[in-house]
Amino acid sequence: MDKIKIIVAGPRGRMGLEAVKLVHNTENFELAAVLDRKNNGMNLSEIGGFEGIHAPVYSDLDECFSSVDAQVLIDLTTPEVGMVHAEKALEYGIRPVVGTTGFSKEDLERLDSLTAEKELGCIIAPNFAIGAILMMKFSQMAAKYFEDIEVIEMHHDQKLDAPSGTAVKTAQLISEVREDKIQGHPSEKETLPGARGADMNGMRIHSVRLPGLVAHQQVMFGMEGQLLTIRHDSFNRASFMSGVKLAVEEVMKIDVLVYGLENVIE
Ligand SMILES: NC(=O)c1ccc[n+]([C@@H]2O[C@H](COP(=O)([O-])OP(=O)(O)OC[C@H]3O[C@@H](n4cnc5c(N)ncnc54)[C@H](O)[C@@H]3O)[C@@H](O)[C@H]2O)c1
Ligand SMILES: O=C(O)C1=N[C@H](C(=O)O)CCC1
Repeated sequence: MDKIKIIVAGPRGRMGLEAVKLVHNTENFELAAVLDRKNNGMNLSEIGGFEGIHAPVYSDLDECFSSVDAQVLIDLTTPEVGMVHAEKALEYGIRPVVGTTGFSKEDLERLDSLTAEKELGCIIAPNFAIGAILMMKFSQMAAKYFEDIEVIEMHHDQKLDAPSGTAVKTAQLISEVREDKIQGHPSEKETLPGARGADMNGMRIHSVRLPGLVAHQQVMFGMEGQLLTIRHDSFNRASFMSGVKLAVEEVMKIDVLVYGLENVIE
């Protein structure tokens, strides 16, 4: 079987480093190149931490996509950069697997029409951890029975976007089965702005940022006399890698945009 040739964008980041190792260590994957905003023209193996992992380093998108023979781009950068990378990859016939979070509704619509036009797969996965996907699915199941819901997402303090992509996706999945409902007391007032968190169709989303955390979320469902809590914790970035591998394999089989790995796992 031919190897899947992959470009990783953001290789020196916390997730990018793990993704480079995953691609390097996976039998049917080949690291074709990396996109890094520094180190243009070097070989990855010359950069500290990547000894023995050979791939050309590019800083210019067009130069990278036009000169490298690749089928998949794994993007783990920032929301603004990730969107530019995904669009450009599709234009060059490369299938994006995007773990970068913070994409807007308009970004997703744009990628939806671009994948349709190019007839190429694209996967946007706010969370690659299988446990987190199950947490989202279980939350959607529970929301059929509990209409009062508060999402508490907790991440490391270097995270740029809030709420997390996972929290937004969770609230979207819940909204598919829950009637909009204003929660709490109808006359409640915040004496400190933000105390009740973000409002999505009446559900509340709270973002915690603390050093030491990786990625955690608990969804709390309240009803008279009872509380159901569904929680997932990622303790390291390796927890995301089986999902990245799955997404790369799946993106080769599809010709549409898939938003969320829950649409890929059985
Ligand atoms: N989907 C998931 O399961 C999942 C898991 C963890 C993190 N994330 C998301 O992945 C993204 C990266 O997270 P992280 O913790 O690795 O962040 P990070 O800050 O450690 O890494 C981001 C990297 O992107 C690089 N970068 C920025 N602009 C670039 C450009 N123009 N070209 C190439 N590289 C560029 C930076 O140099 C940095 O190394 C974030 O959006 C985060 O929310 C998603
Ligand atoms: O570290 C991050 O940043 C993460 N972001 C994802 C999100 O925004 O949901 C989830 C995993 C970690």
